[in-house]
Amino acid sequence: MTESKILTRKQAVLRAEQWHSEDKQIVFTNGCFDILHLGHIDYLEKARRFGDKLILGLNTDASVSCIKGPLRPVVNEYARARLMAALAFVDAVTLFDEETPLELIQALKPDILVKGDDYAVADIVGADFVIQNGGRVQTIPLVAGYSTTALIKKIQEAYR
Ligand SMILES: Nc1ncnc2c1ncn2[C@@H]1O[C@H](COP(=O)(O)OP(=O)(O)OP(=O)(O)O)[C@@H](O)[C@H]1O
Ligand SMILES: O=P(O)(O)O[C@@H]1O[C@H]([C@H](O)CO)[C@@H](O)[C@H](O)[C@@H]1O
Repeated sequence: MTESKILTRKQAVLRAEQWHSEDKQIVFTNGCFDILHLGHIDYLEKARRFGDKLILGLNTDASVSCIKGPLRPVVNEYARARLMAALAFVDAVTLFDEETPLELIQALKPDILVKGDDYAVADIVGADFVIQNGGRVQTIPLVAGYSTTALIKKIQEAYR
């Protein structure tokens, strides 16, 4: 079952240590992934190719509400985690409740930190830590026309 990819923070840290002991390059990315769309899939599949294993940090519902407003997320954290874990190119999923994934990134010590290029490298949380730790930061071009917000607006208009 792909559900077994969903790890507690302690389990994710231990898994990362195990993969590093096997000389595997760990890619890390994070996000809310509320209403999964093509842009998410495209960027995650590309992110995985930067290394050997992809660990995904997923914002909890409380964290999403904090950064995207009280009406979000539309899809709860359990469903979002299951959807992300079902993706072949995602090797582990771990939820984080903080506003940012900084503590998680410091715990996992990934080799490559990835975000879509809607973020400038300088604005990516954890970038300084990963680079100082000998890793690198990559951004991936967005697939134009896809965002969760746009999807929500389209649905609202369709059912107004
Ligand atoms: N169209 C896209 N193409 C590629 N990557 C994307 C796209 N949209 C978002 N991402 C990336 O997916 C990750 C999760 O972003 P997020 O869940 O905020 O998606 P979103 O569609 O931008 O959501 P929202 O509209 O609620 O802000 C981020 O790293 C972001 O860079
Ligand atoms: O899904 P989003 O909004 O792209 O994900 C956010 O990314 C933030 C990013 O890492 C800032 O550089 C992060 O701080 C926030 O918690 C969301 O994961």
